Amino acid sequence: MSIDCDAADHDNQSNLELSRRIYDDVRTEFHAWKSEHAEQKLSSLYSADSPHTTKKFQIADYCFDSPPSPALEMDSEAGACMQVLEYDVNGKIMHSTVNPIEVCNVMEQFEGHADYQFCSPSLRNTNARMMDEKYAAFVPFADDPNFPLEVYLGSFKGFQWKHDFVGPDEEVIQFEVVRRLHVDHGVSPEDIDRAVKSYGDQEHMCYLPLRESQESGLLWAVSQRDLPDVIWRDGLPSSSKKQIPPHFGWSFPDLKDDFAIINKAVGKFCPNLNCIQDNCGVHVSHEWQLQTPPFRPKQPLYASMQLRALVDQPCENECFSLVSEDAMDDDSLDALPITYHTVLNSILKLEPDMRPCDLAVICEMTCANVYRLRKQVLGNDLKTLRASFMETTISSEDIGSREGLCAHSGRCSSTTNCPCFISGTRCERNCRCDDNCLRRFPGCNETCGKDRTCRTGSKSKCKCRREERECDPEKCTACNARYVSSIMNARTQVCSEEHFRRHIAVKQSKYGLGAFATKSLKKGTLIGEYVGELVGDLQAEQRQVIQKHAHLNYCFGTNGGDTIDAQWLGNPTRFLNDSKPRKANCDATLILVNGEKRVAITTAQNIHRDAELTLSYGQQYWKGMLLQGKHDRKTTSSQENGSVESVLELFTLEAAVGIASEFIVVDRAGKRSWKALFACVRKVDEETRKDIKAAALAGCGTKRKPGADGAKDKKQRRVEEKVDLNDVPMML
Ligand SMILES: C[S@@+](CC[C@H](N)C(=O)[O-])C[C@H]1O[C@@H](n2cnc3c(N)ncnc32)[C@H](O)[C@@H]1O
Repeated sequence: MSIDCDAADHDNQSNLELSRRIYDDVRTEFHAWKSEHAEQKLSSLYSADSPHTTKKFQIADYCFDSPPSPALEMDSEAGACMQVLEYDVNGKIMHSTVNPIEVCNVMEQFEGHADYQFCSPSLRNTNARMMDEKYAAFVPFADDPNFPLEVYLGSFKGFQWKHDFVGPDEEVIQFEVVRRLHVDHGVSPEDIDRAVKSYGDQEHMCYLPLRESQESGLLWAVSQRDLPDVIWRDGLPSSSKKQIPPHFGWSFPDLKDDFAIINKAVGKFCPNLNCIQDNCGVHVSHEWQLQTPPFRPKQPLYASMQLRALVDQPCENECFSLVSEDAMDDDSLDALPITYHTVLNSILKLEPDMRPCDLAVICEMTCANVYRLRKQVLGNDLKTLRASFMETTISSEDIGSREGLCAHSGRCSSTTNCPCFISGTRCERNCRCDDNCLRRFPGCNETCGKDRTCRTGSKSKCKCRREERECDPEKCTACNARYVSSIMNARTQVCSEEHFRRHIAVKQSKYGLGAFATKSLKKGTLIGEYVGELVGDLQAEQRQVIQKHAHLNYCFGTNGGDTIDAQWLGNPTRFLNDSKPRKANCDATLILVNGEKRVAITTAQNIHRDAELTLSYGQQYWKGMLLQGKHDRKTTSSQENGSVESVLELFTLEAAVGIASEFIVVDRAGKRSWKALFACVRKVDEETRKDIKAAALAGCGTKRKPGADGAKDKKQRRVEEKVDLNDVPMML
């Protein structure tokens, strides 16, 4: 044992030495080639008789040490001509031409469009949790001193480009090192990884492993680039050398092990069994490859002969159930191609008790042959069958280790670490526990029956409604949810593009763009589902710093679950503005749809055609803006009294109406009176002052003097906050 270890160490040490030597050579050769190549290229480009002369500016931009691009300058006095300057390689102006241009004053002809953030249309939430949130990929608003950069960067560990960025030159060098190690010295992918990694650790440099995952690692990175055809010291270009094979570094499962192959493929599917989307972006998480529980071989319950009892109706004249056991001739199986044996073998591990008549259809064989093969593979007595099952069983640790998924073996309990049991929630349709698990939501068949009480809203007896769920088309069969989902309690599941077009028109509103009713809508009408990217807490915080600074914030909290951010991906419900100081005419409700939390937007009252559709964003939403005001006040004393003003300037005067009630809440903690708010907003016109006052009073509930019954207020506030945060989804 120790000898093996030493040998392995020794090999690793020598590979390490070898790779270091090759690395130094390759690096020197590459840099020599690069500078020579760059000089050659530049001198050929700028020689007077170069064929490239006429094109030099386009080409120069790609060269090392390129001169500035051709400059375009506007002659402000003449107003109607443009000067084009051309530079030589030393940055001197070579030519200057002035071209007349036609000026068209668009300002007079068009009204400006409201600020808009581009957004991809989507009918479903998608998952953005797997995006890296540990390292900052860029510095937003880098040129804006008012952006709270410290707050934003505070939540990251560092900058992405300082963490694991391997420059393109380093990739070329590493790739050539790997090629030489393998092609010239026969070192295996695993040994290369080990050696190069320890080399990297020693030199404190960043080395990519060969294949980190399907779409990362050195070999993936270089396959995404057009590598330069470097001419190495031996005079040979990279392209003429023996290359490493395309699958180099892949660790394929043992091709004879069906389960290893199946489970590798299964890892590519969505772990949610309800989901039939390709490349599902909703249910996968960071460790997506680990998320899908592997298939487990099923224990056979029937000996082959017992299968006969499962057949009610023979499938054909020569159905196995009609042929006597003695007449079953095993020799005829030898004539079958070997692939038939292999396919059936694999299927039998997954479904050992499937009726031979059904299996025959899948395998394109006669059911008598399926029966014979099953007997040959699994044997005929249950004891042998069970023994064969034991051999292929996957250990329970294997299955139980997948965090957050109910995919353990055994009952759902604390001893099996069942996540549903631990979080006190029901098992859902996509849990991998037993079909008869008592935690599973059974659907509303018992409560609804033929009365179809699922229709009748909040007073309904419907079990789904009572648990704030939509009916499950698979389980709620008594109410026919699958077929009449649009009018029953399954509406968000059938919300289409067409649905939005029929209800919402996006138009200019008082606060940027807004959503307007295209026709009169009755109370309780589903407007649509608020969809966006699902992000975790930290990511939501990071995104909101940017969005609040840009005065367009689309983050929706779902009561302890993921935040739905509709900034980059969403549907027209993202345009519903805050109603303050008036009452909102739409409601946002959290509803459980096949185990997922989704946000349904419905009308809270009858609404006229063309009326703006609004939501109550809740107290929390505007808090961030006040906080930003506070931040200003803390950092610049000259803005002492101007924090609210600056908030007003930043967020439009109308935003003050929104923040006024929140300001009062802050004020009640003993900081300022709402009259002070008016003092801060002296510049505001009379009408807006009235609006602010109305909002302030609405936020307080009554016109009591601040501090008069602070204890009660505090209590009341706690209750309000509780309602806000725990019972309804809220704009964040
Ligand atoms: C979810 S978006 C609503 C759509 C937004 N108006 C647009 O043009 O995309 C939320 C943003 O709208 C603006 N907004 C919504 N209601 C507002 C209100 N009552 N007062 C001021 N601004 C409001 C704020 O800029 C806020 O960040």
